[in-house]
Amino acid sequence: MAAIELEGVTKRYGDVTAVRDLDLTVEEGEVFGFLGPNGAGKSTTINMLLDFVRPTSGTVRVLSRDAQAESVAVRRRTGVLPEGYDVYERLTGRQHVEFAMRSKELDGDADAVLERVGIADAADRRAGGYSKGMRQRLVLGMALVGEPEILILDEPSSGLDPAGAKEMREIVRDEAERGTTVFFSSHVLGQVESVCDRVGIMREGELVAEDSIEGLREAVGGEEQLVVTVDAASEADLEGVRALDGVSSAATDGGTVTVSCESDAKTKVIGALEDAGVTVKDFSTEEASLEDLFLTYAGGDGADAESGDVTGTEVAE
Ligand SMILES: Nc1ncnc2c1ncn2[C@@H]1O[C@H](COP(=O)(O)OP(=O)(O)OP(=O)(O)O)[C@@H](O)[C@H]1O
Repeated sequence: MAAIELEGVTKRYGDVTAVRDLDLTVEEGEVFGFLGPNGAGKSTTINMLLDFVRPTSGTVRVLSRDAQAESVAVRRRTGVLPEGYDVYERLTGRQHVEFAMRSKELDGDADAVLERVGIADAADRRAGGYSKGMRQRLVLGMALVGEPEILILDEPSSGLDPAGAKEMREIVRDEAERGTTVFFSSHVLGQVESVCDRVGIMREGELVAEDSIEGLREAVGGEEQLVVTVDAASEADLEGVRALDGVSSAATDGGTVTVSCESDAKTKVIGALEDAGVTVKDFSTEEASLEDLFLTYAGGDGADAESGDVTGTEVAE
């Protein structure tokens, strides 16, 4: 059964289309990595699952319920770790979990929750004195209150050191093994790679790739990455390149054009750029890795600005 279903979902804020005609299904028990650079539409999508934001058009269903009409029932069965959520400095860890239990109108064992996220020893300490990693664990613990069927984590590893990010992934894995569906947003591929069954890559409000990690690897397998140094290339200059047989994607940051293509398409790519009036200064090829694929799909300025993070090397195991 599908845990999350979006059909033809668009969200506009005035002139900005944050999400455009999104179709996405996440099956029960799946760990789904929702990737994309800043501004790609990830948080807007998450907010629509929880009815914090209403779609301009399209339908959103969570656990077979309409996310708008049955939002209370959806939220009861969903645990959320919102992006950038911080703790109450003066409350202890246990008080935080008790607060989460009260707000879900549940009784339960707060210490057991703290045990599950590995901070039981700090239950009586004020959260103001917690490290960043402990705070993130605490917020995750609050999300786990009531044994949610779906766990929605918006950038759960942001600000964590490599060890903390690794522990976060282990907790996600443990939850998945209990049968929980996990929807995990990140702009760092390295963080989702080891935990996700499948990933979706958003770019400028659209889902530009959706596959298992193996599927993405296979998709890259037969292709090469062509990196072309140019005088100047705009998105419009890439139209001819994208139309070529054997080219799966192309991106530009102005001075460099990155193209994923079959090996024998390389000469045609250079030709198409020259036909568009672009001066080619140099080019090199490399076999595309999963990271390259992500960058190519996620493309644009956002990914370039984040490229240090996107490689995810800081969390490599
Ligand atoms: N309340 C709002 N009003 C106007 N524009 C908004 C609003 N919320 C989001 N946007 C715009 O919608 C687009 C998508 O934003 P969103 O926050 O969903 O992206 P994101 O992928 O979650 O990015 P990040 O990784 O930075 O959180 C952006 O252009 C953003 O500026």
